[in-house]
Amino acid sequence: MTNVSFLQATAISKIYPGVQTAGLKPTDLTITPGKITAIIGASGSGKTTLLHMLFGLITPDSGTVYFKGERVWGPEEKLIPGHDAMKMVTQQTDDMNLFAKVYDNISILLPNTDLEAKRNKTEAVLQQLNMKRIETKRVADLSGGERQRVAIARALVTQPQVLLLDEPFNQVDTSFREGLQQDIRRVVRETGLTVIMVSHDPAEVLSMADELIVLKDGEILEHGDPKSLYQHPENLYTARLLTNCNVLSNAEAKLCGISTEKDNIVIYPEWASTTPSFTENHWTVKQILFKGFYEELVIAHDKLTLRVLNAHFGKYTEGDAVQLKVSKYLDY
Ligand SMILES: Nc1ncnc2c1ncn2[C@@H]1O[C@H](COP(=O)(O)OP(=O)(O)OP(=O)(O)O)[C@@H](O)[C@H]1O
Repeated sequence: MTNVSFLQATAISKIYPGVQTAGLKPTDLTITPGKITAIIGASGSGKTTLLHMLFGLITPDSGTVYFKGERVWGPEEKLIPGHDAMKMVTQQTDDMNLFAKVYDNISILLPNTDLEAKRNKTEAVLQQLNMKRIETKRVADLSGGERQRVAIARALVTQPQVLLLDEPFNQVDTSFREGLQQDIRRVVRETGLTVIMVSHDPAEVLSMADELIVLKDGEILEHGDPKSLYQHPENLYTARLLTNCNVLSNAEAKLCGISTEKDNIVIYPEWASTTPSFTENHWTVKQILFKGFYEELVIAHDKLTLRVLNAHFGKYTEGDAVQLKVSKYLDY
């Protein structure tokens, strides 16, 4: 018996009319079922194009998308675009009835043929996403974050096998965002749902995703688990996407006591530390940025500026002289 992949793309590509560069160059991809895969990349790198092709919202110019061995139809071939086993949630809240209750906005998507099943499924999704508290509220009276929760509940109530999220948390404030992310992770663990998400937020993809796909100029540059990609990105581009890192030229690296044959080195703020300095040749603390449970120091030496993590609050004041110690760096 042959092994049929869950969701697979073979050599899919897209060139938009009137555009010189490809929206997506020929790309092969296999999505792991029951996991969260995040697609990251700079603006215009092809994230939405890839997501829409996997869903069947865009027909690839070449190549094919298969869901469980069957071709995913494009919009020209299907009355209602998008694969039936998949649901997509975007930044814009979908076509909910603002003046109906949350409960009714969710249950309306289920058929009336079995009212008990309809009730049970609606209740289940309300529980899963911690929405019992707001089930009787009108959507018009909800906050933006709560509305996004309803949009996700509406997507999940029909029990899709794949949930596609296109930057769904962008308009949602941090506290709501984290709660929603945790709830989606729990649903994935408990139900085996597969999630494919597009995000600009490194903190979000690192904490939510099981797999990361890094897109650059319409091509997959790297694909792996978040920890490995964060610790050992093969490309400078990936390091820059995942963290607000220090990028130094070869000559600047020498100022940090690092010599390399490569053009650039990357030092993450947490790979550098400081101690008070009593020597002539020192760095100077230019700024202390309070980040909540840690501080980031901006230190300077000649014309070079570095951001360095500092876990000891109040250790320095601006203008202090410090020695720099770099425990790890990457070179490219
Ligand atoms: N309908 C369209 N017509 C013409 N060009 C398009 C169209 N949609 C996307 N593109 C182009 O294709 C490329 C990839 O776009 P896409 O929206 O997939 O990127 P993205 O990574 O999702 O970007 P962003 O993060 O800004 O949303 C970009 O150069 C974009 O300008």
